[in-house]
Amino acid sequence: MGQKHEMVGHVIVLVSGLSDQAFVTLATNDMYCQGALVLGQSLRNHRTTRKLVVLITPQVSRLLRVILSRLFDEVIEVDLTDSADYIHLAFLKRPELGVTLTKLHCWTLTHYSKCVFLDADTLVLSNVDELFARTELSAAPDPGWPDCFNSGVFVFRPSLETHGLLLQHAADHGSFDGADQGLLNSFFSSWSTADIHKHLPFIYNLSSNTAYTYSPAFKQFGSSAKVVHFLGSAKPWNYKYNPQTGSVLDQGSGSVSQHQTSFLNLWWRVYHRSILPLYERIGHEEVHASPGHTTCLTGGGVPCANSAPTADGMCADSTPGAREPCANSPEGSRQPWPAEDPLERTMVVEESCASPGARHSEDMIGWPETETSAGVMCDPLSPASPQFADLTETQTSSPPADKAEGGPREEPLEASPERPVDATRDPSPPDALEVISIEEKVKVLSPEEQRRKWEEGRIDYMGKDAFARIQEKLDRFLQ
Ligand SMILES: O=c1ccn([C@@H]2O[C@H](COP(=O)(O)OP(=O)(O)O[C@H]3O[C@H](CO)[C@@H](O)[C@H](O)[C@H]3O)[C@@H](O)[C@H]2O)c(=O)[nH]1
Ligand SMILES: [Mn+2]
Repeated sequence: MGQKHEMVGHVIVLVSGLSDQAFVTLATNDMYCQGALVLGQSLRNHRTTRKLVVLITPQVSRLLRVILSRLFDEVIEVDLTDSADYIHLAFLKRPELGVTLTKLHCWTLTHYSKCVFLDADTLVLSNVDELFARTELSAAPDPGWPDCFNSGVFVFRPSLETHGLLLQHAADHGSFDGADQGLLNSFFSSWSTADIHKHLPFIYNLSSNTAYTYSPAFKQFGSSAKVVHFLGSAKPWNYKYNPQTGSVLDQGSGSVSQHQTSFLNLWWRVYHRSILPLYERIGHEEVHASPGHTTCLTGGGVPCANSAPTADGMCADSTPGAREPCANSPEGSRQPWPAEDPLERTMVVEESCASPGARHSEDMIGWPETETSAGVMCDPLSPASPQFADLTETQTSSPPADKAEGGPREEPLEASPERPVDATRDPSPPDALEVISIEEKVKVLSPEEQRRKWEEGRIDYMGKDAFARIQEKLDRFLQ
């Protein structure tokens, strides 16, 4: 009996332990939201038992807030102007610290006892809940300078005190790389020497292009990779994807390695199968919403039926970042996750793969793959090895249906960062000629709106207002 009590007590502790831990990511604009969505979906696909939190900034559109709320337990708006004055001043003098300071907001999530931060450009390949056994600050070595950790994946303990110290450090010392990684490395400066348990294995933060520089190691260890990180300037959402071939467009430009292409394909498959349908579902709901029914977000991601959203799309009756689900939300309007989530669909269709051991494509990067009538990628060879078994082989390229039909597929496999996002396009199964690119249709601002944002200090330093973009415009003008 005593044992039973102990057991019950143990279960209670265990359950509460899970709910006060979270995976956290950040998206300051609609582009990075695409990455956050795929990341969130990949965590769901691998059945994480922890909460999912996404930090956003005011630039994120209302549509993306709604979509994020379908996948994440909390969509929390953070605003740099909330920072203490001295930080704000430092920030104004060094605009590049903007995104850096935003990432630091994760330390303010003190309703969680422990969190794992994942960059929005990471993709989870298997369950990584075991990371919560680690302590602050655990991270994997940076591939460029292994005495530094990469700040795309790290375990941390939310604490307002630590947050304050980090901001103070930013104000006093800035960052040696102008961003969060330099700052965090100089703040947690003993990482490289003090405690080997804080060194996460590289498989928890595998750069998508590392195989390029150390192929034998990739061949040896790549099959156990758990998190892939698309670090660098070319992000998955900058590519175009052909759903017929299940591949990003590759016209042999040679700038992207075989391994990288496979990771990109995997990211896009998750996007195509699970994220685009969310856009469609939300578009459908908007169309069918009864007059007067406004969908807006609370921090808990539940629509509130009876209140109008504020300008930023949040419920008027909830403060941005509020943790509580909206009280006036009717039961029936709860978000479909998890009951109608694509994950469930994938589990059903998975069974329809005829070959024994067939796996869903989102869980693997092997090839060759064939598409079944149920629309699921099955691996006819069903190799016993994990998802990367074949990454070092030559990829079997599917017949380029687009080319066969003389399609307009002559673009090289190159990122087009400035290409606007068109994630609202028709997500229904595309025909053979259709290639998907994410375009920023949802975010086309009028010149007046852009000017207003500038004047309010809401500048997208890493996005459309980045120096490189402005320079491009100047160059175009001068030409
Ligand atoms: O405009 C931006 C830029 C970045 N982020 C967020 O910040 C993260 C880091 O930016 P990212 O473009 O992913 O940087 P990396 O290419 O990964 O470059 C490295 O350098 C960055 C700056 O130090 C670190 O944050 C990264 O973890 C590190 O991998 C992103 O994943 C997002 O979560 C945004 O939300 N909006
Ligand atoms: Mn990154």
